[in-house]
Amino acid sequence: MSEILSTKEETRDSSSTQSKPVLHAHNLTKVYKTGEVEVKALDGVDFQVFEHEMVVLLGESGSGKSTLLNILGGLDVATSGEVYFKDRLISSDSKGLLTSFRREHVGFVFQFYNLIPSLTALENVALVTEIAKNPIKPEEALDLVGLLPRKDHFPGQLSGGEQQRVAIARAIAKQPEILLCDEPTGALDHQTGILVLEAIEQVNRELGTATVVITHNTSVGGIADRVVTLRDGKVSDIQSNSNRLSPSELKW
Ligand SMILES: Nc1ncnc2c1ncn2[C@@H]1O[C@H](COP(=O)(O)OP(=O)(O)OP(=O)(O)O)[C@@H](O)[C@H]1O
Repeated sequence: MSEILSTKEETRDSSSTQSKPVLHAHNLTKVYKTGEVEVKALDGVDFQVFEHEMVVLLGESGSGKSTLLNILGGLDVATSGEVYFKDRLISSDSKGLLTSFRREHVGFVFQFYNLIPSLTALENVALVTEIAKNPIKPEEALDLVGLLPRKDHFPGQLSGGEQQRVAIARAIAKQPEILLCDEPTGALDHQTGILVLEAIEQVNRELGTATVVITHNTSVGGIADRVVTLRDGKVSDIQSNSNRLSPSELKW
């Protein structure tokens, strides 16, 4: 571990008891209406993410994973049901309040990295830290994902996996309480995907950020504290792992 990080180690013990939910969704439904057609994307979902926890969200295409993640992160609103951030009900918040919630408390990582091509890796991360209330240094964020040596490189000079690691650094630099990752390895080959999962795992361990990772790949469930499976808009299964595997131990 780097010297930069070791100073904060004591306050970020990922072995702390996982007792309090950071996010809690109760009886969520989401119905999309397009003309005459209604799609029930979520159908009575209860879902919790606890402090420091790593949750992997599995399910077939169309089972409602992205819909759930977007509602949890305040990018979308449910048709009915409640979402709490800690003790605060956020599901009835105005658009403006949801925007503040996202800005202050949620880091997002998507399948595609959406970095600004004309800015270096460091500048892409600094864009966030300049406006955040309690950020870590952009250098520290890049160090966490193993990319400090590439800080002056532009996205076009980085591989897909490296760009995704910059996107992870950007997402966590403001020290969000929750990191939501929608298919973060979806565009990457196996070996690169492992490196990206290692970066996410490192963030979860070092910063203690409660993390949800959507994937199609059931093997990835091995890195989680809990694996939640959705089917037809409902939670069909929840498994707890007594031991988390490191991403390099995953086989698929
Ligand atoms: N904006 C929308 N308008 C209409 N239907 C939608 C919309 N977004 C999602 N849906 C539908 O809601 C259901 C759940 O979609 P969602 O994207 O949450 O699934 P998913 O599990 O994330 O799928 P994938 O793994 O393919 O990304 C699907 O039937 C989808 O077609």
